[in-house]
Amino acid sequence: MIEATLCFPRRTRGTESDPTEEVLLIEKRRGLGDGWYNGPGGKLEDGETPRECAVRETREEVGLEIDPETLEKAGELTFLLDGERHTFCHVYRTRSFSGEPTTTEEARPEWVPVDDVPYDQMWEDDQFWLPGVLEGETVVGEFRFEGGQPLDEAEFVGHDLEWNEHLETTDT
Ligand SMILES: Nc1[nH]c(=O)nc2c1ncn2[C@H]1C[C@H](O)[C@@H](COP(=O)(O)OP(=O)(O)OP(=O)(O)O)O1
Repeated sequence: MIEATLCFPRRTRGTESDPTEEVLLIEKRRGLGDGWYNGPGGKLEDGETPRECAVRETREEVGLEIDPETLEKAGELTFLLDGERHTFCHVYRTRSFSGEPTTTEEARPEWVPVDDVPYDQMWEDDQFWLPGVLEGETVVGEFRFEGGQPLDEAEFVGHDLEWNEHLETTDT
């Protein structure tokens, strides 16, 4: 089973009387979910904690620097492929980062209003869990895919969600 992370940097733009909440998404340029929007993130490397992975992947993919302690754990997602655990994904959000997002070989970053997230150009499961995560909730989810590898060509067939439950792992 693959252990992976997703990280959603957040910021507020606009004026005090008319603020716009934004999230930094990437258009992924290679690997799983190539061509789709997602948060920065990727697979854990040996010896790395999920939090360290989220920081490293965000730096590698879009050049933003994040202090690991400012990352807020927002979810734990299990993606099943044909009944087997394929990926366990730790989801984080933060409002604390430095640098300007930059396009790399892996990703093209884009600040997007949270009311305008392009769910039709994302993993099909995202529409079920990401809105709540962007509203500050915590999610534990299981998502079922069928049809064999790779996961991003399999069919999304069902899901179960629990909101604001205690998260399973110690890396919170
Ligand atoms: N169903 C799904 N919904 C979702 O929103 N994100 C998913 C997902 N299944 C996998 N992901 C994310 C989790 C993780 O951030 C990423 C894993 O993609 P990759 O295997 O391409 O990993 P990497 O970006 O580490 O790739 P490399 O650096 O090329 O090894 O995809």
